[in-house]
Amino acid sequence: MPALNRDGLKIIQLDVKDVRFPTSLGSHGSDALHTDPNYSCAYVTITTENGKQGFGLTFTCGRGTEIIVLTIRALKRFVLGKNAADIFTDFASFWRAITNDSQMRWIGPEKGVIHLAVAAILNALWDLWARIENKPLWRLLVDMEPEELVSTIDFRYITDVVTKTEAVQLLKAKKSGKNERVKYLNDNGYPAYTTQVGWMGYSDELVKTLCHKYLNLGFTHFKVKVGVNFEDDYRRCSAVRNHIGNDKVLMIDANQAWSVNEAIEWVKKLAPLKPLWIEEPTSPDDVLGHATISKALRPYGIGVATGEMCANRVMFKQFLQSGGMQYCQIDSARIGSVNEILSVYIMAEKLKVKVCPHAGGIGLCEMVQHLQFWDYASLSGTMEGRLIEYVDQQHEHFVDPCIVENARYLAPKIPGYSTEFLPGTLEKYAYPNGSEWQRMFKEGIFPPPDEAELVN
Ligand SMILES: C[C@H](O)[C@@H](O)CC(=O)C(=O)O
Ligand SMILES: [Mg+2]
Repeated sequence: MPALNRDGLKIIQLDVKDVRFPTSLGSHGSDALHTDPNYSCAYVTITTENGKQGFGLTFTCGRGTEIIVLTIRALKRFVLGKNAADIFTDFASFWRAITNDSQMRWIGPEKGVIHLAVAAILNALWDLWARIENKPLWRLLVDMEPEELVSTIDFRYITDVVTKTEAVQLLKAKKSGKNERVKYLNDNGYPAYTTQVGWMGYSDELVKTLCHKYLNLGFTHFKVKVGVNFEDDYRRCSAVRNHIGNDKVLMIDANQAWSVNEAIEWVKKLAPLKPLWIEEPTSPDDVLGHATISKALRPYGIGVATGEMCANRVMFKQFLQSGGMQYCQIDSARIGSVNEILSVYIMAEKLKVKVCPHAGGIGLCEMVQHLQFWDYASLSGTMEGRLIEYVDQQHEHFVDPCIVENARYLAPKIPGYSTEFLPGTLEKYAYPNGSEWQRMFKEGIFPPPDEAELVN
């Protein structure tokens, strides 16, 4: 791609907002451990001197968003006054700088709150870059030369698995056929699965209604939450299996509910219902535990999926190398944005692990579609055994929402990373002063926040 003109691209403002939706009222998004999530995010807007803007977010479950907002404010100094063109020209060095401040790295490094904060800022920068280039993010990535794409990645800690040179070779190997794959994506989109039928707090009646709704919408893959009580799980999963039939695919997600041996025993007893994968059976940090579970469940034809809470590329490296994950669930808002996620895709490609992105959260469907589209066009070149999660919530709040038709994500067409909220959404759902939150406090639907939460 031709070099960016630096004129007007000095970053003069970075705003951050705490935005929350009252999803816990309907148990939407609930699972074994996150029993009452209010789908929320820290929402960043970056503005340049010439008025260009980039929007980025990181997903949260409600309380705690204010801590990420504070952390983003503490990281502003890495962005303000910089020229965006300089950042994009040597993105890997900028990434290293923002993730490795000599004092702040002590509160990470590259994990937890500080990495979520970094993700929101970097997501806004990628959105800005794609808007400046007037392309949807996936096309920005697809149109980059392999060397250029790889120049955005910090390879520190992963060169024992993949070097920069190998990454370039992997991308070059898929150059032929790329235009045809882009056309295929534009014409046919990318397959999706639904999690919307099986949130933990949903009644049996609602699960039945939703199974039929999503079957009618053309879905063939359905994910159900498990992990609180075995008898309930067996009953709910059997019901879903009956509703969807034996020709459709069932996945189950425990959201870290079990210890390793408990996971093995529990899932073996669900094996007659033929789940394709068990997702997050145990602690997201227990690499060898996941490998043990994978080995024990292999004879039952059940794979292990994980990644939505995988802290960074180093943890992914361990999971990918150890046989701890058969389905790699990159998340667009937990690790260090596109830069770090590309490195995970590249390691997964080299180690032959399928990537099926996680999207249960606000804005995640909007973002991960771009990444998986790029992967098909430029890296893996295949959709076999791969799907993008689809969670049917809060899309109406985005300027450029993802569109899923006949169980396929349609190719995003509008410039950017699809991360911009509508102005009315911020007016209503900014926390705690948005008009909807003020109404809900007044009506006693939620208690107002206590002192500690009022950092905004
Ligand atoms: C709290 C979130 O809704 C989580 O349950 C999402 C998830 O695990 C998934 O989509 O997978
Ligand atoms: Mg999950």
